[in-house]
Amino acid sequence: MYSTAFIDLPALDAAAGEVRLPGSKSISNRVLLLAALSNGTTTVHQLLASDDTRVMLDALRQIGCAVDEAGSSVHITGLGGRAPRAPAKLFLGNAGTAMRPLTAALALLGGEFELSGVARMHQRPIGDLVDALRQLGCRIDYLGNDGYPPLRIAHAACAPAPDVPALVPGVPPLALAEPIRVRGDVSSQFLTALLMALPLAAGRQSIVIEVLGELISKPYIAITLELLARFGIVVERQGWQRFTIAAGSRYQSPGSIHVEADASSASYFIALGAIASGAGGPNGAQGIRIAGLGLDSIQGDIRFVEAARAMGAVVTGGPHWLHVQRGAPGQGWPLKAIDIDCNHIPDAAMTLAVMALYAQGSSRLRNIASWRVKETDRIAAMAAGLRQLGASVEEGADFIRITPPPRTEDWKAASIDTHDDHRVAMCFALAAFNPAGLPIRIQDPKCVAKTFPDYFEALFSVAQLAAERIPVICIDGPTASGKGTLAAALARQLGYRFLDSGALYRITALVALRSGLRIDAGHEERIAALARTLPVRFESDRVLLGSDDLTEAIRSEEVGMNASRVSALPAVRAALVALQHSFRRLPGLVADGRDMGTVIFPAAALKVYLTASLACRAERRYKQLISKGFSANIADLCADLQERDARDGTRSVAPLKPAQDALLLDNSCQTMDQTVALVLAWWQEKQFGAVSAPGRQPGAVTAPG
Ligand SMILES: Nc1ncnc2c1ncn2[C@@H]1O[C@H](COP(=O)(O)OP(=O)(O)O)[C@@H](O)[C@H]1O
Ligand SMILES: Nc1ccn([C@H]2C[C@H](O)[C@@H](COP(=O)(O)OP(=O)(O)O)O2)c(=O)n1
Repeated sequence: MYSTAFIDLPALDAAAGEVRLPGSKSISNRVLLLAALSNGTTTVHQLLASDDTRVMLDALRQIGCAVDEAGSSVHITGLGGRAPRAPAKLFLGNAGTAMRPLTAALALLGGEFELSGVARMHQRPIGDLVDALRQLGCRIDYLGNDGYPPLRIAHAACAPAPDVPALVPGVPPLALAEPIRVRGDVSSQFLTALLMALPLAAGRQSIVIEVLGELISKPYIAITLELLARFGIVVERQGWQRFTIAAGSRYQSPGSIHVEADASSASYFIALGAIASGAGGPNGAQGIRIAGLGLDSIQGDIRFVEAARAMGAVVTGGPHWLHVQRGAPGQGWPLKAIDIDCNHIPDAAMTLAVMALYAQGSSRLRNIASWRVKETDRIAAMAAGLRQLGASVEEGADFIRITPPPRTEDWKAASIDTHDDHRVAMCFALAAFNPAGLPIRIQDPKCVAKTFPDYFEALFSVAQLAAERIPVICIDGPTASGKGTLAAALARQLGYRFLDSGALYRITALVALRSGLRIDAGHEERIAALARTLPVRFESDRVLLGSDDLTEAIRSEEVGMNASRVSALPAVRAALVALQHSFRRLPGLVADGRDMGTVIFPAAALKVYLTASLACRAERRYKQLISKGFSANIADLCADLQERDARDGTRSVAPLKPAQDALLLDNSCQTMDQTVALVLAWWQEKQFGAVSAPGRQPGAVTAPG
């Protein structure tokens, strides 16, 4: 997962291959609650690992369910008629699929509970559900604003199982004789919550729920009914207005249950297949194959396929897979504009808004009022991002109309504010396929953790971009100038890969000496042969050679000096080129060394030549060595640094020197934080052209100090 402040997606060319998606969020949290209310132990396979399921699992543990996590499976032993453990304070993050059904279930089960979430959760309505539960006799108090979490449930209870008649003393009996009325036009989660919880009270009598107003998001109710049936609860439905839970209902674990891949998450990859050409999947196949989800899915968002087809996507599928390909030129590509009622696919419909950028003409998404009360006001968030990209957008209370940028040159590089909304982040990543070749910045990319923590990794695994177009930042300079520290910090902040090319020369020198080879021209070929086959890996902050951890061993000054000698051998340098190039992968690379900008990545977008005065560098190296437990003295270090700089700068192949187009940065008088901030500002300016870069001296390239 990318936990950086933002992720910059370079303009992407094409995509092909297979993706395996995380489990459905809607199915995961429903199954967890049903398992928790059931008799027996349920093994849930392919459970979505996300923020929303995490808060649900934590809550279930708190109320007394046994929860045992084993890889992507979870074993849950349900309450099965036992009273939940109370009192308890449950924090439910921003998970509506946990807040609403837990409120209903706990209100009926009895006990004292406080349910709260993040600030946005406290702005998401729950009043209609609470009203329905109060009608029944449940006691629920608001702890903040009326109609919104946080809330307290106190002492409400019903007979927890059909054969346990006693009510909790002091609690009024539930008023079950009359139909329970709930509004269906704000969020279908209210009805889902009642449908999942009321079987608790349907021991001796059937219970009728009546929906007031037009029920939105009916497919989600269909999932609820389907899963209730898997847990032994029969609900009779009359249209979408009246639901009857049979008397004698009792949750029974199905033993094990598989969670389908998430159909809403699939929408991004269906859209990807529709807009990005490309071959290179299994056996060179074209398009995107989605594993774990078929056309027969029980999830309502599978109907996104129909909308994607209407726009031009070529979608085929079987029981557990989908395949999506871009339509033929003039038929399915460019995409066709669409005018569609999205009530049946409220979440996946956001993806259509970004697909509309690639369509001919204006697309209108209608009946999407529920977007306004989701993780953020999604109509406003989508409109803002689309406008930033150059589209014309008209928005109303329950619709959005999108007209793509008229010409390629009307597209704009944009920094998208994701408003802590996973779907906003995932949708806008698809704008990276823009015809103008512009990068897209997605702010706060970790918000995708709500449903799809590895979304960007999945996107990069199928996205295609010629290696020479993957962004590289080169940091070259003399020893102890701070290159390594700067490059590692940049890579961390940008979420880029990191190449410490000096480490490759250091490892080669160490391995050569351990193999008894003297480092001189006479042994050049044998050392080069060693270098070509180094089984080197960089993992977190460790440098590994096979199973050997060389992180510390390669940092001594002696190894540094030998690395400098080994690096003067042309055959060794040639042997390490392919390995260095292999680090250039999405979303980008920061490379540090001596010849990154001059030889290895000569077309890199940003090259920095970092230097500092000799005295400064010697003092830094001295402190660094002492802190690592190596012995050192300043005078010897000065002499060694000079000798190393001289050798690195005068060797015949790839000598240390600033690239023609490098920006010189003497950081003698700067802290590392200042240096990092400055280079980040340069990078931002290169990509987005927007900010002023303080302290920059254009073209100021001088010899190293
Ligand atoms: N601007 C700076 N101010 C203070 N210390 C620095 C600065 N830049 C680097 N250092 C320190 O100098 C030492 C050498 O930095 P390093 O990144 O290893 O240099 P290089 O990779 O160029 O050899 C490290 O201990 C680092 O923390
Ligand atoms: N791209 C590179 C990187 C390092 N080298 C050589 C020259 C250096 O003296 C040694 C060690 O490099 P390293 O970057 O680890 O050294 P410093 O940390 O700057 O002291 O390797 C090189 O020739 N080309």
